Amino acid sequence: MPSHIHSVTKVHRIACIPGDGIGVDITEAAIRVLSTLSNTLSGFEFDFTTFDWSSKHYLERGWYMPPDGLEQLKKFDAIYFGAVGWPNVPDHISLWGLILPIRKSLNQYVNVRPTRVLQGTTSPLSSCATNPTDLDWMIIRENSEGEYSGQGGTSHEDSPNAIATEVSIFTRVGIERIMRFAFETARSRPRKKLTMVTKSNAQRHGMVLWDKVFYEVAKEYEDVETDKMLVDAMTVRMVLQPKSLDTIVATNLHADILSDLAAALSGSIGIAPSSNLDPTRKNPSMFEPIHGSAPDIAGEGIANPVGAFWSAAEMVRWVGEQKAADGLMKAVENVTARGVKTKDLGGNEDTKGVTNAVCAEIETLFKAT
Ligand SMILES: NC(=O)c1ccc[n+]([C@@H]2O[C@H](COP(=O)([O-])OP(=O)(O)OC[C@H]3O[C@@H](n4cnc5c(N)ncnc54)[C@H](O)[C@@H]3O)[C@@H](O)[C@H]2O)c1
Ligand SMILES: O=C(O)C[C@@H](O)C(=O)O
Ligand SMILES: [K+]
Ligand SMILES: [Mn+2]
Repeated sequence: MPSHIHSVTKVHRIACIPGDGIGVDITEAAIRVLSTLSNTLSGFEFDFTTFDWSSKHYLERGWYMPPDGLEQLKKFDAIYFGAVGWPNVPDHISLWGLILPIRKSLNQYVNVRPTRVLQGTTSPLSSCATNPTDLDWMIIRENSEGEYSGQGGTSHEDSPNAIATEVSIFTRVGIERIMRFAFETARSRPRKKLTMVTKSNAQRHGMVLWDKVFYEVAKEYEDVETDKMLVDAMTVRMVLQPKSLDTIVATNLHADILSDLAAALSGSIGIAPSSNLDPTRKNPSMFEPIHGSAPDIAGEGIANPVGAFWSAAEMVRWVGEQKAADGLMKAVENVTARGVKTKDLGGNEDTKGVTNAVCAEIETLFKAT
């Protein structure tokens, strides 16, 4: 090759926050898989910086993130997150000390949570066990306000007259932008179908505005078929008529709950990914499996890393490496298809075994091309 011609290697700077419990195991597994991907394919590299922000360090230092933590994160192209939360710190302290301020301050107002039944895995739903493609959903979670607004307070705390408020805030701006993202997502998928989840029968203010804005935005997307579900009935429909759903938009709390159900219906919470997106791209977006730190299995080396790999693939896609993202997902699914799975999916491999298999599969896939 003449000396003046050389291929340009794009460097993607990734901030990694493993956090607590199995968050540490699965982040390590994701970094290994991503490194294998960049070593096997040419044209890009990952430059990982790991931040030791965890519950253990919170107990020692009194903070999850240093005062300039968010400013530090803003310098990266993307953030990879494991999980936060440990039994020795109240869960509201850990969530509000780390993950929620990142989602909110970096304007990650969308949380995308896809669910489908991967090859070689089995849904507990009998219909999907026969026809796995019956369950193929894209849950769009509002990620900045609603029930997670953080508004409220406690008075007379330790007295019989204690009162506490937890105020849900719904803004027209907040609703409109999530609805628009949901309609764009629905439009980009073959079925062009969007189901809006609400509770506007009992919750007569915020949820009524939510519904109203949904129907306003719908007018701009006449090619997208729409319907509306009350959240309680939605759980029934997800279980009994999975095929009737495609893209789903729901509030911060409703989508949090529905996405764990969706994950279980697809086989395990251990496979489900999420992307916390700032669609304006002014701030880095953050990628994490939807599960938590799983204290009940932490330290055993048995956490399913598939949700972490799928989240990593979404990150790779977000930074512009489509081919690598598709290849990573193909590798993951080839591995599950061969029955190389952790216990939660009915297999007998551990985290390391699945990770090794995915790394080997990446090499096989791309060395062959
Ligand atoms: N975004 C986050 O960081 C996040 C998400 C959820 C929960 N949490 C926190 O995590 C802690 C534990 O929460 P939880 O127990 O309600 O939920 P969890 O998701 O940690 O665990 C629920 C159950 O699923 C199992 N599980 C989860 N991930 C798995 C995996 N990859 N492989 C195999 N099994 C897996 C666990 O063993 C457990 O039985 C709490 O402190 C909670 O606040 C954090
Ligand atoms: O409620 C949250 O957002 C924390 C966790 O349950 C999650 O799904 O990320
Ligand atoms: K997580
Ligand atoms: Mn959750």
